[in-house]
Amino acid sequence: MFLEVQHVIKSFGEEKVVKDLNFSLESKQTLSILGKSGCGKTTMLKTIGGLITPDSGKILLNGEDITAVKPEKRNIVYLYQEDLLFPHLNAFENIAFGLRLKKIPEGLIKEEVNHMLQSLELEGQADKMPTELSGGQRQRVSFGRAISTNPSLLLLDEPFGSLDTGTRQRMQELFKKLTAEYKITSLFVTHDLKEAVLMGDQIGFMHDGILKVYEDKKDFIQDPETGVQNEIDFWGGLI
Ligand SMILES: Nc1ncnc2c1ncn2[C@@H]1O[C@H](COP(=O)(O)OP(=O)(O)OP(=O)(O)O)[C@@H](O)[C@H]1O
Repeated sequence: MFLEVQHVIKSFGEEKVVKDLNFSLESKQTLSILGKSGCGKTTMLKTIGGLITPDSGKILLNGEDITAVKPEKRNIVYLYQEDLLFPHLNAFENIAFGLRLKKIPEGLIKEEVNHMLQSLELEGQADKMPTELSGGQRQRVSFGRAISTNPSLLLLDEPFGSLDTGTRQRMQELFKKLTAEYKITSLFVTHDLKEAVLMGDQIGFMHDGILKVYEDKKDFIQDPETGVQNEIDFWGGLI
């Protein structure tokens, strides 16, 4: 398995927020994670990304124990809804940033970033500063910046939450296309049931600090604990 999370526990004071987190994920797969507000999803992502230290447990990435590895050394990118672009850099330079840090030759950077801009349907926007881009365009630049450096694991925390329905759908399609093209392994936290089913190769449901990962989507839908069937029945009843 590419990612293995073993018995991870995290409390804040008296509050046990992540309780015995146990799951694994194969390379190039996306695990969607649903769950009510406050159930511990962000804490889980930040623990895997190294931004929060677990009280106990182990995280292995590609066979290596990364539990004590600093976040900047994990090659994991955490992307969230209001992710900020560098305000003083245009779209091109925001995407190029990570590649420049890696000291990649200029010609190759140009090639990579232009290809990325094209994949993200951002041709013609390269020279715009973040304030000159729409919310959806900014989100696409963030996404480009996140994957251009070829991270081992992408952690997405409700990434499309602030976008209107149409833009959100386009982003979902782009995400599917790009994760396949760039061979991305990701955890995708969302509040949107349809988005979770659409984006995930597997689905997890978090409840009160416990994550349950379903073998296939049908098992997830049929589990009365998730309340998904009720939601489907409700919407079905309206159509
Ligand atoms: N740094 C912190 N210090 C203390 N408590 C925290 C901290 N971070 C999170 N918590 C608490 O942990 C619980 C889980 O928070 P978390 O952000 O992981 O939930 P979530 O499932 O991502 O919620 P949402 O869907 O609303 O983003 C909450 O009760 C929150 O108040």
